[in-house]
Amino acid sequence: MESSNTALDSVVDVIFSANRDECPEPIKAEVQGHIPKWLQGTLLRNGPGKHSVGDMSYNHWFDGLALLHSFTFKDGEVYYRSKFLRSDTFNSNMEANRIVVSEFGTMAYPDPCKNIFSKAFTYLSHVVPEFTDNCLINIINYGDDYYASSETNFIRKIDPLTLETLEKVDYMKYVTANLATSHPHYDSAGNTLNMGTSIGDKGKTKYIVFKVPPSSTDKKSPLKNAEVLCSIPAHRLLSPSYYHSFGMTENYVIFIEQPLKLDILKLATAYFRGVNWASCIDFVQDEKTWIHIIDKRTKKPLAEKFYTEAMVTYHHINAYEEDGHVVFDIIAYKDNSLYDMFYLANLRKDLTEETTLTSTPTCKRFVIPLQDEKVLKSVEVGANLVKLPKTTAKATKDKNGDIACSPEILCDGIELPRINYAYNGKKNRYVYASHVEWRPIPTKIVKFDTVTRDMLIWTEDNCWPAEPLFVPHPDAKEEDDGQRKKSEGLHCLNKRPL
Ligand SMILES: CC1=C(/C=C/C(C)=C/C=C/C(C)=C/C=C/C=C(C)/C=C/C=C(C)/C=C/C2=C(C)C[C@@H](O)CC2(C)C)C(C)(C)CCC1
Ligand SMILES: [Fe+2]
Repeated sequence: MESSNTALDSVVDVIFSANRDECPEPIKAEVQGHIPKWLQGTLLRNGPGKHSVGDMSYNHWFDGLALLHSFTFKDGEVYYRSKFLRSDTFNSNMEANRIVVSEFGTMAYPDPCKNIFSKAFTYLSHVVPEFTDNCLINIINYGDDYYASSETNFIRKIDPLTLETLEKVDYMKYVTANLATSHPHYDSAGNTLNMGTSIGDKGKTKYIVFKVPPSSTDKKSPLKNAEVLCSIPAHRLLSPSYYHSFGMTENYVIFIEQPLKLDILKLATAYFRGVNWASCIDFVQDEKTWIHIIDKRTKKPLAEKFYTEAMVTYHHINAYEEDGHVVFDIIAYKDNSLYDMFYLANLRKDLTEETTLTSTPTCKRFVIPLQDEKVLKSVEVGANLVKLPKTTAKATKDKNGDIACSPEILCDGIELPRINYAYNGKKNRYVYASHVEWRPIPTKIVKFDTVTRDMLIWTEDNCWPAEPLFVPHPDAKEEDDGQRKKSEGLHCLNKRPL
């Protein structure tokens, strides 16, 4: 089996560690098969494209320097271009010909010869290099602007046509967020809603939900009009949860405060201890996962305390309201082995089932009863409050009056979930996702039917498909209508999150 292992090694190298070249001028792609004529517009994507600078390499795949890609669909043809994000991080690294700015999995030192005492001194005298603006995770819209994003307080405005890098924006100027997600939501009124964490501001650590209205005519940054909708104190002041996305229905925001914790004391000393930020995150197995349901109308979380067992989740799929319940679907794990799998040293190891994921993802549905507080008081301990007929998800009152939620398992082994975004916040049926195997090489994409539980799988030899993205037909009547060849209409792919 040597030949197939060698083939796998080179796939790992191509997908995860080879440095890319940018392709700044559009090139016409060779199309095999057929692209519907109605599919018109530009798809923007982001991700790591450079894993070493000079003689230095990043430790982790999620650290690589951001490479922006665009695919322009026009009359059945596709034009591709790509450009590295000219972040301050990119420019400083290039100038020094080595990695001088820290990323989540790689702590960098401008002067590598320093010993622990001078590192400590540098740290104490506040000349720690600025946090990274290597925004490699996603492209998000605030108003009419496009921003490359990561999870720090910096985002980078970009020109969606040329992929040029524009101004650096600091969330902290507008809202108190040291960290913010790269998976905001967009509502039907054109607002962008996002969540962030404010660490230690006025002695408090809290999560905030903020709303950025559509662009006004005054040419100011759309973030100038950002409004904090709600703030939720962290369960523990010194260890707020890490989260990568959240859910939203018409009236509620769903925030999962999971026991995957940022240890602030460890973070504060990481630089001079010579360890990366990632080592300051711990999965606390014996802590609960708290589910916060924030009412957008009252701008307050519901008073009841909802919880479930310890878990790790990155991606919410969708959420909706149904007959007095909030229903939400997520991808969950039993531990944080996903992050470890993507260390480049692990990716380069012989891939065996033992060295990769110890917990595979499960697609879970939670159902939260929206109970009147007085009614809840009169309910018996142990009674299931979920009244929806077709679900096995439960929510039971415990002896403290809190509500223990147990999910329904929808399926196993999918990640990077997407839906028809026109159904975001509404009851949906289909999920498009990457099929997860025990090794990090993606080989299949799926369309999952949450009603019949059928999985339609697409795979082809020598193809390693990325996150699938659903684009509805312009005249779509059905949720999964992305195929008809009827009329042609201008369809901008970028009005929705990528
Ligand atoms: C922490 C901290 C700081 C730093 C924060 C920083 C730099 C944060 C950076 C965060 C980043 C880059 C987050 C990236 C997240 C990426 C995620 C969740 C990727 C998920 C990928 C998945 C689920 C892939 C799944 C798959 C698997 C498992 C198997 C395959 O077969 C198929 C595939 C690929 C789909 C500061 C601001 C400096 C100081 C304050 C505290
Ligand atoms: Fe994500």
